[in-house]
Amino acid sequence: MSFKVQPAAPARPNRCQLFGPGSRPQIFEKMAASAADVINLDLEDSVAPGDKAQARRNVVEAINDIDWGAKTLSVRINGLDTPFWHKDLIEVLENAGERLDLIMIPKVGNAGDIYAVDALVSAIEAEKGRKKRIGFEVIIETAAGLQHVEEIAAASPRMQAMSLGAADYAASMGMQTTGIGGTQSNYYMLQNKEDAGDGPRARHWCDPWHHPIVAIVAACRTHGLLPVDGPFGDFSDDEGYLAQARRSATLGMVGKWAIHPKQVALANQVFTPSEEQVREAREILAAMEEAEKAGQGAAVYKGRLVDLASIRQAQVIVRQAEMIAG
Ligand SMILES: CC(C)(COP(=O)(O)OP(=O)(O)OC[C@H]1O[C@@H](n2cnc3c(N)ncnc32)[C@H](O)[C@@H]1OP(=O)(O)O)[C@@H](O)C(=O)NCCC(=O)NCCSC(=O)C[C@H](O)C(=O)O
Ligand SMILES: [Mg+2]
Repeated sequence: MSFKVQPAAPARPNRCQLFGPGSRPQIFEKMAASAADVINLDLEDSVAPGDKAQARRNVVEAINDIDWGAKTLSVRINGLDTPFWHKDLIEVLENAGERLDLIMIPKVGNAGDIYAVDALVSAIEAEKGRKKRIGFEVIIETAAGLQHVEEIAAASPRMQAMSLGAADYAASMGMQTTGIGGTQSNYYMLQNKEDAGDGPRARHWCDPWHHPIVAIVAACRTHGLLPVDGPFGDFSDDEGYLAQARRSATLGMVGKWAIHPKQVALANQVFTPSEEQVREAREILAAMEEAEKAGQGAAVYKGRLVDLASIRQAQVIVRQAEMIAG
């Protein structure tokens, strides 16, 4: 372990973030009644330019009037390259009450973007005498965002979470795809001619999201933030969603977005440790406790080596389960 101890991420469940356009107030109550841990009221890309002003009013009303229970409540503002973002912040923070938890900043490119939003938010908070300090979550969805992911993670004490925005990321990187997340048909390795012999050559699909996911997880873990997988656009494909969510959970992400209510249960299923996982983690901790009593730093559990690193791995699962159980 380095001299700098890895800080803990915010201790709140973040298995699923359910999005809804700020211009569609008819669904807000349904979002509040959902099983999502985080609600994202959107002022950005799901809202047409002509609807931005009304969407802000809808969002303020929803924050003030709807019972959001124990959910984390977040508003996604427009990007800093638009003429909308400053009014999003001013109108929402001047008029919405203390129930709001987070502002989501899209398309961040560097730490300076966070600094600019922080400065405006701090000024409004001070002027309005807001008591609860607003937290930030950001979307890494541009080439610049990925290049500067670590400085972004470290940019402000307000930072709580980072998501991968697969659609804008693909556009910014010039990727040949129009799908939002998931397997990409043309991104495969082809079996060697010699190995295939006379038969058809097998295709092995690779994961085009692997690199940004790992970069986001590393930046988040270094600076005590929650790493989150973003949208999976084809909401008719539950299996595809589950496969993408399982890959990101395996790589250390804590949750995934839902762009349709049917995706909420899928995210919760993947990002809630199963009873079997928790039982095994507790058994590993018990096995290691016995080993330590016997003066040993390692033990055998179900025929495999477990050691001090296994304790830390098992603790991740047990803590996650305990935090979700409340
Ligand atoms: C995708 C949708 C437009 C689909 O809406 P709709 O056609 O109404 O779907 P259904 O008819 O299947 O709806 C069934 C019932 O569920 C309710 N509903 C729909 N959407 C939601 C929701 N988000 N939350 C809660 N409830 C919802 C309907 O009202 C129906 O209810 P009922 O009639 O009582 O049965 C729509 O789901 C939608 O707008 N989704 C969110 C889109 C969004 O926010 N997109 C932005 C995030 S993704 C992104 O920005 C990309 C990212 O930045 C990147 O770069 O990767
Ligand atoms: Mg986007």
